[in-house]
Amino acid sequence: MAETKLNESIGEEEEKKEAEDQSFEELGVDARLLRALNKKGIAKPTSIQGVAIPLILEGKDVVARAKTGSGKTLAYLLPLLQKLFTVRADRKKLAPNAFVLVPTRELCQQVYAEVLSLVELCRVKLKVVQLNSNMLANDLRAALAGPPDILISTPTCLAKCLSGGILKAESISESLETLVLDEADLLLSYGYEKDIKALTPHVPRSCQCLLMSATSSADVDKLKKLILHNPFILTLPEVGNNKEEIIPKNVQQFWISCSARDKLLYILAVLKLGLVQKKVLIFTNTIDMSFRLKLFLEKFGIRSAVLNPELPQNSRLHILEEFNAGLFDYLIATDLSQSKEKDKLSKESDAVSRKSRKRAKLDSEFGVVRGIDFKNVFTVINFEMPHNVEGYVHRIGRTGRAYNSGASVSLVSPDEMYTLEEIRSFVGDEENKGTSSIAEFPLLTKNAVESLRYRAEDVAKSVTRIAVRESRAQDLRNEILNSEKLKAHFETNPRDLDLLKHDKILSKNAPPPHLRDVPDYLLDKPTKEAREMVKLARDAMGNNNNRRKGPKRKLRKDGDPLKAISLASKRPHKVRKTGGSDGNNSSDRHKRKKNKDI
Ligand SMILES: Nc1ncnc2c1ncn2[C@@H]1O[C@H](COP(=O)(O)OP(=O)(O)OP(=O)(O)O)[C@@H](O)[C@H]1O
Repeated sequence: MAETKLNESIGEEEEKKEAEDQSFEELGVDARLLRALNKKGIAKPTSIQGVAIPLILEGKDVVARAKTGSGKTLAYLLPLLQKLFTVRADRKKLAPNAFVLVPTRELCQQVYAEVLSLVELCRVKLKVVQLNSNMLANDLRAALAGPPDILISTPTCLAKCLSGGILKAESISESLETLVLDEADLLLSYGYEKDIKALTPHVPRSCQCLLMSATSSADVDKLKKLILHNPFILTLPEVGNNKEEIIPKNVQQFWISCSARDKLLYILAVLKLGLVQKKVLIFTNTIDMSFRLKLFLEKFGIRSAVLNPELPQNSRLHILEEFNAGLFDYLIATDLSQSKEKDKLSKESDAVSRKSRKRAKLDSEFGVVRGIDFKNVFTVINFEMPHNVEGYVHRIGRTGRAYNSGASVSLVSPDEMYTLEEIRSFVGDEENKGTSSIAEFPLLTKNAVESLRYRAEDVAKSVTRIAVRESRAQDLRNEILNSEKLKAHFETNPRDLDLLKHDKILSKNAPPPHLRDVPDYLLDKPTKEAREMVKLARDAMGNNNNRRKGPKRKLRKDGDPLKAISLASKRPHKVRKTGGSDGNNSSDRHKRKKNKDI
């Protein structure tokens, strides 16, 4: 596969402005899609959309690498749909015309929901299906009957359809027009190589292949070589060598130093004193820790839901939908991506399910950190630090998405200092000479923390290992029951979000009323001021009551009190795009128009 990279040095600011100034219309997006975007409150393209959409519309193979939350999904979905809107007499329809392959079921659901909403808003007739590995052969067959126009699946499920004869290899070769590998850097690390290799011989040469990724890695290169023909490589610098830009620049990053034992106390102070904006996504490294935190917080009247791979898929999807719809403000997500617990649990649950078939199996296609678009999350809290820089980048990438702003707060124990240092040196703190891009959290005073210590330690003692184990089992039982109800319910009411609540109290005893509010005498003056400031900002952002806000709601960036205080460095925003193609392709309208290669 020939691939040429062109790298033209043009004024970066000028380039950025140009990409940002273009409208979707100027990019060549269809009028129906323009209306749909308008209804979704999406006004102008992000940088990656600005460069990718015209190329994809021209039928080019594209590898797009851009930071988390930069709008890669619409960058490929808009041209993909536009292509399918065009009625073609020679179009073969023996199998779906477009495949979108993603690494997790959560992402399947997310992309599926996005496509459905666009298709509905455009009022076009396109059949879209998503498949998952739990579906029985008959259900898979029924879903693929027709066949649909767009298929969204994990590679494993697609491979299963191929090997089971549910999808015929010849039909794919005849009909496949577009293949998208989303979150491409994850597909191989999730162990899908064999499944992808099973598909590639049947992908016709004429098929347009698109590869979307947040990071560049050897895996992405491997996939590129496996599937793409002479692709255009679009790289926004944040995923290239420029370390400073890898974190979305609209995320303010903070850290708090505390002992591992005091973490419950500190998170209580941050949340209960209202020092961060909602909604809040909290990451832990183990399922037990998630439940410990949930039980602890609920004693103080802070209700949260736990999202973990042990839960049935329907429940996980429902939790995500409810959180995205603003039905609760605190979500505790167990990020097992780098944890030894994942392997241990997989083995355990395999063994248990072989024996009794009672316990839910840990889902290997689960992933909360990568790709999931948690809507309107303002604050990400690392209750426990991820084990490496990549984990950090992807966790905090769950806020500050597209044109929104956000903040992250990491609770760092002495044992985790090494990781923090690694992250800081990666994001360029050293070069910033003191104006650290991960600043100490400025709103929490020692006095404020100490005023809560007695209560926090008392409650923490009551959250015993047995209580955690019981609540975890209880939650699982509830969710397995819920899951069946949800399955039936979703089939008839796909948009109804009110069936079940996931932030239910799990403690055996109701939370004591006196712990719900922090008495005024416990608060020192700076804390009162900080609290008031955050509250004012929340009001200004219209974020005080965010229940059931529609997609048009936008957070105002200037309302963030941490912005005023933070020392976070101003990193220059650069858009370096590297184009790879034959380079001599005179039909490249987009290139000509801008008098440069992309
Ligand atoms: N042009 C735009 N203007 C405003 N919001 C947008 C725009 N494009 C996409 N978004 C929104 O930005 C959010 C992030 O988009 P998306 O999930 O596609 O990011 P991503 O680049 O795929 O991130 P990740 O790498 O984490 O998967 C979504 O909620 C999406 O609706």
